[in-house]
Amino acid sequence: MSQNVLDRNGSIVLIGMRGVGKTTLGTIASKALNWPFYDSDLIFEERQKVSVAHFIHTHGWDLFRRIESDILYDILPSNPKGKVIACGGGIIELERNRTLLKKFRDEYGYVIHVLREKEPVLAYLQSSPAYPPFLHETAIEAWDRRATFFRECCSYEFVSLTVPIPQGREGIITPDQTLALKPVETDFFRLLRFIHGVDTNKVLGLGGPRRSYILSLTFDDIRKAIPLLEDLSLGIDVWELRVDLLAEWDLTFISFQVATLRHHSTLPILFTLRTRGHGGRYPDVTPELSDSASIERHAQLLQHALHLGIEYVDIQFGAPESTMRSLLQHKRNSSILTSYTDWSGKLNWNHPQTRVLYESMRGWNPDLMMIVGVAKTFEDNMALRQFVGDRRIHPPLIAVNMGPEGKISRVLNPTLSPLSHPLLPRPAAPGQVSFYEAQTILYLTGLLPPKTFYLLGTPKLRNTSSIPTITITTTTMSAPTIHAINTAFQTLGLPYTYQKFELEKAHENGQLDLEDVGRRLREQMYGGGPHVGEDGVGTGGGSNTHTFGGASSSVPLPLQEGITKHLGLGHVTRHARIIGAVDIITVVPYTPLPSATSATIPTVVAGYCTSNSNGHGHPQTDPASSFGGPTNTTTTVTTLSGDNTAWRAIKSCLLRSLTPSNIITKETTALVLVSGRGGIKGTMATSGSGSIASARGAVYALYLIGVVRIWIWVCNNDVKSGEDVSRGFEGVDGGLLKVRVVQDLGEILRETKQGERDRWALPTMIISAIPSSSFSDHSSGNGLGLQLEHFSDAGGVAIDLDLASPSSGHSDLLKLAKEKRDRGVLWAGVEGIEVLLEQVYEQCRIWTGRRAPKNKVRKRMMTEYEEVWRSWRSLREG
Ligand SMILES: Nc1ncnc2c1ncn2[C@@H]1O[C@H](COP(=O)(O)OP(=O)(O)O)[C@@H](O)[C@H]1O
Ligand SMILES: O=C(O)C1=C[C@@H](OP(=O)(O)O)[C@@H](O)[C@H](O)C1
Repeated sequence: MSQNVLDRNGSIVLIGMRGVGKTTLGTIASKALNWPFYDSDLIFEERQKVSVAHFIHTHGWDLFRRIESDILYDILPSNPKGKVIACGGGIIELERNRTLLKKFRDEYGYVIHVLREKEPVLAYLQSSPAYPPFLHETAIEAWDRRATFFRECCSYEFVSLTVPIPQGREGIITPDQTLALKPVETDFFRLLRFIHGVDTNKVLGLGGPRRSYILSLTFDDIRKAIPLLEDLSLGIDVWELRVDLLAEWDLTFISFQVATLRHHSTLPILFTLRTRGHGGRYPDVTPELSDSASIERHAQLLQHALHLGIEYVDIQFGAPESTMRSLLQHKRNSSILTSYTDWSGKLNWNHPQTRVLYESMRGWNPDLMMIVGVAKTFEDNMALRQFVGDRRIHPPLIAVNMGPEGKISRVLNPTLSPLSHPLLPRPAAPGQVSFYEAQTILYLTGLLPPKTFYLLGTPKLRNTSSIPTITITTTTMSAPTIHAINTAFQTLGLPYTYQKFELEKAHENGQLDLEDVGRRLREQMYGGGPHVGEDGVGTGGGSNTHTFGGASSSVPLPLQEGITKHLGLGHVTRHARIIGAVDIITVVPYTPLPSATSATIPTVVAGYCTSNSNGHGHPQTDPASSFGGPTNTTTTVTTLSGDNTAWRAIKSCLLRSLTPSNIITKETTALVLVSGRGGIKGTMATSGSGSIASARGAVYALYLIGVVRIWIWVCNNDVKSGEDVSRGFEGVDGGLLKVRVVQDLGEILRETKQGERDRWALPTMIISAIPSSSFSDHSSGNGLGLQLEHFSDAGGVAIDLDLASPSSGHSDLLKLAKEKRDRGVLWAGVEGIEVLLEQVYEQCRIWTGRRAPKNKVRKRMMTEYEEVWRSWRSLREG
């Protein structure tokens, strides 16, 4: 690796053993990036007009290698950009090829070594007739011998963990086989996004007011941690992988450990190789005492972290300078943390020497720093806080004390505080506390103020219809969401509560009386008006300032109905402004943003760069999320910020369900079904503006994942509502985004059948914001006219935003998707409850600044919904 900043367009070259999955990954990457794919074996076969195996059988290995090398020299130098290139497994056998690969790597950067578990690959090779036998050695021998060559030539390493792929007929790839590869795609895209800098999966705002935490995985084998990961991840931001504690320090073993952890968790990783002198298990490495082989080995292990695209790499201060320099020089998108752990107890936070130590560590220009001392008295913690002062910001400084007396320093340290967890085999350092304990101490010492959040609901709606609709969700749906969010708060150890916000008045149609809501909200926030200015900015100090945390509404509140003014929103996020609806309100510090009035849609690239679902990153410009977490600073100026969670939930569900075969391109189309203002005759679907806002959320989510051709269809030919859905979206991105309102669903079939040049294809994504009951209640036999013919033969995703019971069989959309799947076309169906769950996770993230404890939240939500669905059933049955 020679350059620290790479051109994102540099071609991706895949190398690795036979059968590990280079062609598979290459095909996936080429589709996602929309780059041509070259496979050296295929080029060979095209040129020689015979299979590789047959050629080797007749002409021998030497001639094959010579021609293969010529192909490499043909394609590599002439395609430095915008291509995905897979090389034959034996390409690294010739030195001249290795030289070329290394040169390419040094100039353009992306040579990825692909690995997979030995056993399944060897079994595959044995069963496949396509491979010629190795010369003078077994496949295992070749495997081991070549590993060094691959590593010598690569800049990155990717482990494609084996997933079970259902058997299919020779030469035919079935939908289920494609779906099986989804986890492989997810893992590979994570690496690609990282190395391209599209999403480096970093914790944002380190050194700022939001508290962040790190958990050391002290296992000797990460596989043991897998069943515990959900519980262990509670409240934390980064996994520390203690490589020194692993059973082996073999590079391949480490690669698989990292891949396994990533396969099960999206959290970023800190790669730490603690030496004995610093409290770890790895032999000490010092420039004076270690031999050159040990120094090199140590450097190689750290370099390996960079090859794996690890987010944070720890290097101990005092490591050989050459190792420090090389790591910092080649870090690219990895962040380097320099650390100093003093086990001797000599470090004195008051002593000038500690300042000298700090300055010399900082002199290396690391991205993060960590200094760990030992507390003998409580005062040592005071000294530590005083030492940290303003030093905590540039670069962010982690400073803690070990030992029982040092516990409090871990609670008070705001940046990536190292925690423990009762489920760990052992704490990584003495005196570590758990996340739950840390929150409790913060609460008891007044540093984590209790908060109350409200669910905006109308007074009891007398619903006599037997059909559940979106409108009545406001009341009937509140209980499960309230329980689910409270479960999240309790699990996270946060002193927060979420409760119903009963209003005195509602409009006749059951809609919220916004003026009333706004008045009551401000009462909660500031103890009644005097502190609130016209602009919605309050100066704090009101009697309830410390308890009001925010509010949410299960029906999106359209911005155009005076909501900003009535609710006193001092800020509305860019997403909510574009969609034109708010469904969550948060108290945020007031920071006027220059972009506060100009809503612009960010540009996106289709495919791989769109999935940031880790849930711990917070856009800096988005106060609702960046300040959502508990802080220890009392803010004097606060305001209410409105945001929208529905689109994020839809986006997550879409990305989760898309398979490698329906990668999004500029040709991808989607269909959004809306009930509109008029509702649907014969049903209770008078969801009005709420349905339009949901549909706008869907359009926005589609657009952000790269879909630029979107059809809108509104019930009853309600063109006006259709225009409300599409308004402002057409022509975005230099005219790239096209939203077309169709009058009847037949139009889509006619359009896609016509042989015009730029015709739209059938949708691979269909999202319905229509109460599902209305599909079948509609007078025409086939509900709204949606047919199997509307579903693309390329497969896709259908999402029904309605919350009918999955077992009630109400949703025609999902029934059709299933029927299509039964016919061998891979259509995934997503129930409304799944979208709602994602929305609840998002709500939790915005209000707490933490990822929701998903398993517990889901369990609670489902239990509550079973109750709701049961009551609906009994209502229907009479
Ligand atoms: N992660 C994986 N899990 C399971 N099977 C895989 C995985 N990656 C690839 N395969 C399968 O292994 C076989 C070889 O993959 P291929 O991409 O042709 O390897 P290569 O190009 O490296 O020789 C194919 O049948 C492919 O479906
Ligand atoms: O290992 C090898 O020497 C070979 C690997 C094959 O490529 P894949 O790794 O793409 O299967 C192909 O070039 C040929 O059969 C020789």
